[in-house]
Amino acid sequence: MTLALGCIADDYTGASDLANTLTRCGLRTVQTIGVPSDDLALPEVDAVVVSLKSRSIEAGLAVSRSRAAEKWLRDRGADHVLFKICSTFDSTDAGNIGPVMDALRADSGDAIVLVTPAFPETGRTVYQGNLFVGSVPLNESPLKDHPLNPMHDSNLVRVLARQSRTKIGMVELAVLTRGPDAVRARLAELGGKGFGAVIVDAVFDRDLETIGAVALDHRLSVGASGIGLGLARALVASGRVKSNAPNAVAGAPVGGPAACLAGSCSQATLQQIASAEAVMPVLRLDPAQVVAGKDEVRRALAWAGERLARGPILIASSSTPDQVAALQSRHGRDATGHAIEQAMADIAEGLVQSGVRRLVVAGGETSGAVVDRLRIPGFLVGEEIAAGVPVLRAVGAAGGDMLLALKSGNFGGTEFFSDALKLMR
Ligand SMILES: Nc1ncnc2c1ncn2[C@@H]1O[C@H](COP(=O)(O)OP(=O)(O)O)[C@@H](O)[C@H]1O
Ligand SMILES: O=C(O)[C@@H](O)C(=O)COP(=O)(O)O
Repeated sequence: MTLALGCIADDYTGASDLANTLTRCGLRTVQTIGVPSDDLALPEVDAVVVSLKSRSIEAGLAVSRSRAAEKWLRDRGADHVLFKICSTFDSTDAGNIGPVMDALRADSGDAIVLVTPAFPETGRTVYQGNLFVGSVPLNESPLKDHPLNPMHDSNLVRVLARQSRTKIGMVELAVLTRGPDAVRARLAELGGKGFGAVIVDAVFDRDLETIGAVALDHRLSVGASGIGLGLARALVASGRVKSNAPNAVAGAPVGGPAACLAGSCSQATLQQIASAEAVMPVLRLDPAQVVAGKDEVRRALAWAGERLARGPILIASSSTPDQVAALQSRHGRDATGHAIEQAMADIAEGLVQSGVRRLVVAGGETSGAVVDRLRIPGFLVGEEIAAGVPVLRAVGAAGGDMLLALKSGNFGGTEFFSDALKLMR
């Protein structure tokens, strides 16, 4: 297998978002969980997205895992590697975008790296180096209340400069609109002045196409699904990849009981849970009891056991920003997040033991904990449920055929859970 594009995603929902975009642009793509073992049979593909759970771990560990993934991808012929980060630049001053970028840049030998989280289809745009979520700057968006990485600065040049050892510059929209050669000239100028990375503005998909064409001159880029779209379209336009991906894998129906788990506390997910209450039984866990080590998992599985045969169910730990802050002040941010993630993984494991084969999970870290617990080594990309969220078909899973949807907390319309289940047959 010779890869046209190698990708390292810092969480599992982000990886499926990117795999979805690449597939839709015509690249045959597979998502793996971690660096695949030698015995995982992968189909012939143009791109592999290696999913890591490295967004909110210690920076040194994120660097070593990302470098191992990079080596695996380069060994399989990937000339270009995309480090997939969140379209809302989820990170803290301790990392992990800057440290991973610095290490991959050193490995790749690139003088300068293009960085953009823009993903216009989901309302993420970058102008003058500032990230907008819909119509508001990042620091005024719901991301200011994220349980693990609250975002308080929309100026990404500043945000990345606090995390990276290199000088961070900017390529503004006015340069981008003059086309690839104008961008190349600006990069040469900035590279000459010692800048090692640039935040690139992008508002429309055509800006991402320009970025993709230029990024292919380099060995590394950093960004969200939007830059994935730019790279994929550039690979097809340059003839390096024949656009031969089927629109999505279909496969035999899986059937059986279906369940949804929500660990995201994003505004979008809170609304989706409220809407789901009209169409399926919803159990709201008591997060304080979970963190205190009380047996919420057993309660949840008993509740589910009484209902699963009659139709889909939803179990949620999600609460409002005030409630999240109150719990974190008692137990600490990381311990709270970890305890709830592990409880969700316990519940997922119990549900699968009870026969669930169709599982929707809301939340990136939550999805990571669940997929790790279910020991699923990889996914093929199926139909798109909402922008950035495909149906996934597990490959190589010990438990046999299974469909999942891993939803970024912020993605999807109000009816997301029922929309997903309609496509997961
Ligand atoms: N009620 C709650 N209080 C505090 N933290 C919570 C609660 N419910 C879930 N969490 C934690 O919040 C984090 C949500 O992150 P994640 O799953 O990545 O969602 P998103 O996709 O919205 O970023 C996880 O660590 C999860 O365990
Ligand atoms: O780029 C994005 O916004 C998503 O692909 C993503 O990374 C999701 O992260 P979570 O919101 O933590 O699920």
